[in-house]
Amino acid sequence: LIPGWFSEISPMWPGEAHSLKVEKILFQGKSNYQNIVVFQSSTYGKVLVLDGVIQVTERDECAYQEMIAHLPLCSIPNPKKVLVIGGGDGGVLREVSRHSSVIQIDICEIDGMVIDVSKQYFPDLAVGYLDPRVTLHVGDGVAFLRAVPEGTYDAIIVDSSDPIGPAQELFEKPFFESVSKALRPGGVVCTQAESIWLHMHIIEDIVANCREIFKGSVNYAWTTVPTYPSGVIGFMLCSTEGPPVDFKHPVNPIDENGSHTDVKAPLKFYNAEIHSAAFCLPSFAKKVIEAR
Ligand SMILES: NCCCN[C@H]1CC[C@H](N)CC1
Repeated sequence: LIPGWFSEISPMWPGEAHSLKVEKILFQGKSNYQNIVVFQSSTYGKVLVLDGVIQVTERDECAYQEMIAHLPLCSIPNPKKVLVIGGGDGGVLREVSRHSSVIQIDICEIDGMVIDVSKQYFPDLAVGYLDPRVTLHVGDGVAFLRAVPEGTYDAIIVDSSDPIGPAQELFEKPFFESVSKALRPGGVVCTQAESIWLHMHIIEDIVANCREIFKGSVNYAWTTVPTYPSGVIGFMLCSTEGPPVDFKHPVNPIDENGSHTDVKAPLKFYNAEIHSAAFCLPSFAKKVIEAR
């Protein structure tokens, strides 16, 4: 390993490792769930690392947070009640709060230390917690969803880490079933769905489970995030049986300056064109994901 560099080495992406030059380690700790590191990088701002895996960097977090929030919320006409599973850094909350139709934002994050670290080192993400519509639950998203009354939410966003570690259950069938029950008819879910370059087998299983459980529509979208493995990250966009949802053509567009509310920072990444483009797949992925 090169002194002064962080390399993201993991069995989830064998034989490759993205590296970032480290200026200074700002925090190192171990919660009840994972190792947590924050470092100042030379060119990507501050970086949050959980169990050796990059979660967010200040420079490119906009791509992931904006897409995972606006792909579902811009696809239904009037989202009111939104649940975020994971997302402890607060970035997704910041994006959800741009939607003025939303009246209730629940978040269930398992690791309180991630929340505290984000509030201390990533104020531009943790700003999401300041919205008065937000209710924070620190606990296991699987248990939280089991306790939710049926049909509670218009949208559920699963902003998870990878299936190795605390987030493992968030990629399994029972969890998707509990998500479906917690959504209203025609409600939508958007989950973090790994990389088409690295994880087609995981994606194939997720898509198969989603097709069994979500009787509305099942779609895969993807975007570019330079500091995620292979430089891309995907999302499952599914809807429950009920009013049809056409994910590829946003009915509830949000324009570049996030005109819905007074959120300070304007959108840096998401727009209506990139929303639709996100669902265009390379042939090797289309073959697996759209196989009927
Ligand atoms: N809000 C934090 C983002 C979590 N998503 C990441 C996607 C890529 C993974 N390798 C690590 C988690």
